[in-house]
Amino acid sequence: MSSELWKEALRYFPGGVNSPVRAAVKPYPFYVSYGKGAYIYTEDGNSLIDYVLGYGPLILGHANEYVKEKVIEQIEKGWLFGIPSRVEIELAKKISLHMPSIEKIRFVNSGTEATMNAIRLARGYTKRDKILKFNGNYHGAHDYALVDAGSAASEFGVPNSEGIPEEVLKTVIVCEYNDLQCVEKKLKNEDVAAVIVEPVMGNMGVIPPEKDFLKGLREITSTYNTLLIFDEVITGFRLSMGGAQEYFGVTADLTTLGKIIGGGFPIGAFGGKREIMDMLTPSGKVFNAGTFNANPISMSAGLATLEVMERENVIEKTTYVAEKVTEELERIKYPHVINRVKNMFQIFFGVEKVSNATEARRAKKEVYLQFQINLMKNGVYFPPSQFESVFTSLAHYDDNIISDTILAIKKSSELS
Ligand SMILES: Cc1ncc(COP(=O)(O)O)c(C=O)c1O
Ligand SMILES: N[C@H](C=O)CCC(=O)O
Repeated sequence: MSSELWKEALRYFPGGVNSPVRAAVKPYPFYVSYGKGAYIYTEDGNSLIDYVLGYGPLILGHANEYVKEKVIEQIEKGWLFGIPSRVEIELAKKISLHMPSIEKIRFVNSGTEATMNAIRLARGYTKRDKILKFNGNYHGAHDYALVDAGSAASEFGVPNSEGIPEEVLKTVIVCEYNDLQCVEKKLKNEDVAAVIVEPVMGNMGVIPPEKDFLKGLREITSTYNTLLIFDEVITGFRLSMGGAQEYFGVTADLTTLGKIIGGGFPIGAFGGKREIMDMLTPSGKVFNAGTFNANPISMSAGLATLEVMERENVIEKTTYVAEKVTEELERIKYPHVINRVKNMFQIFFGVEKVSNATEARRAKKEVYLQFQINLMKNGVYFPPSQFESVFTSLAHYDDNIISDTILAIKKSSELS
């Protein structure tokens, strides 16, 4: 039973969990037994249509057969060598085919490592110390990212984490998302190595960039010889095969990836212009290394996922599901706004517009939570936090799953 597992977990893990957002499920986290397709099955014998999908990586749904086959094939051959293997080249080729701005890439093991290393590389390349990020953007759990951070850092009231040296904090400048004037002013007055941005914010709920925000960032950063880093850990291979860069027609100097490119296994990557990437060890003097970098299991799962995506028009199918679900959400009587970009979306109650983190924080979180709990009772799992994104997968592209979701929304919409 989940209740018993939770009691035990509280004894062994801080706050009972190993990543804070998991503790946001009320009254206590349910424990998953297994997942298949669009569904997760709990230790309590319940099934839920899953719109969290491991917080984004599972764009094909749970335990996709083709990915499973490829992972098992790799397991038969061995799972860690500390020696290069063919599959890392195949995945790199596939990524740079779809994302031509990635001329060279380094595989790491999480989105956190990807952004941490991309920032270090930008500093090494420009010989400048400062970086600029946006309020509510989440770039993982390292020191330079945990300033006005979204996701669980906002959910649990620690957008600025304790434990980060003052000297580090002085190097991180924050602007409000969609505020180009702030960026222009800061870049004019300070030597900034890089601007790092989530091209669509997926860690304060979903917040799209305003028209020309990303193009404006490109122009301003070029003017001041500052690197532009697109953190595409969520948007890469989600908004389009070429990520947000293809979708919005803006090219970054460096891109960070994670989630989908590992097909549900641990992964991160950063890549970009050859001239910048060649500053990394061993060809250059900016250090990065990792025992598990480019591990063949994550490489195989990622490659298999991208192959299915190429074959099956996954982005359009997942977008169709998101359209159908948000059409029903629009009918909810309680005042709300829905932000959706392709196959990622979120609903905010009690506000008229959400275009930055400050506006997202004004939404009625308690109403969202009530709705999320109602949905769980009716067989649908939305993120347990207002500050996460709802995702759809290929496995949701099914009339019965869509109509069951719509019915669950209808039954869950009595909100006070
Ligand atoms: C945009 C973005 N960047 C970075 C990260 C960090 O990735 P990871 O959790 O794999 O460290 C996340 C999610 O956690 C993310 O959504
Ligand atoms: N918002 C985070 C990543 O995108 C959620 C994952 C986590 O913090 O466990």
